[in-house]
Amino acid sequence: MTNPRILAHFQESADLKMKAASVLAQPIEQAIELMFTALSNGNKILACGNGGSAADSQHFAAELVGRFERERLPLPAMALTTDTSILTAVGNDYSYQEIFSKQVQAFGQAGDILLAFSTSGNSGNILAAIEVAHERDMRVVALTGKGGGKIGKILTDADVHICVPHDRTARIQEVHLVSLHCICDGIDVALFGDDANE
Ligand SMILES: O=C(CO)[C@@H](O)[C@H](O)[C@H](O)[C@H](O)COP(=O)(O)O
Ligand SMILES: [Zn+2]
Repeated sequence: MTNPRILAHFQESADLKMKAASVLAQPIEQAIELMFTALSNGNKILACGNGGSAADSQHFAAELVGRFERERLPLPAMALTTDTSILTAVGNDYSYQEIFSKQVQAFGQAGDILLAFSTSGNSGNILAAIEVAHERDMRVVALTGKGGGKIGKILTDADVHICVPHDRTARIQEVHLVSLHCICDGIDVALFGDDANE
């Protein structure tokens, strides 16, 4: 007999993914177009998030600098969640709220993309990073949930908002991950076409 709690996790995750597929297909396509255009123009992607979303930021950067499923040259993506000296110095000397926005200020250029993760849509350091990205004429692709929170209110029409229709952090993250893989696949299709071989 399958453990009912384990079964419930898989069932809820599967059900949400199929519901989210129809709701999120369009913003995911918009994110692919935005990122492919930016990369084609020589711009880069900066990614940030907290906790599990920090891992997602690093996961995405690794698949662009390395590869997703097809061989290609490295693409410029960077997670702002990895340099412990920057994170601890800025967190200690200024505030945890500024650990990503200071890096966006330092590294972000006009035309770059900020990939911002927050399942609640309310994490202060993500909101601060988005505000600095806008000041630097960057575009934002935000992955949220729980209705989008405060992030949903500060995004512009030039940004993309992938908001998972659920209130449970773990389930939202699981849909963020499949959305990231859709984006990686979409960028490779834009580069090589639909039937490129490895
Ligand atoms: O991965 C999980 C929960 O599944 C946690 O580590 C989660 O990422 C953390 O609680 C984050 O601090 C939540 O922040 P946010 O997604 O609301 O911006
Ligand atoms: Zn998690």
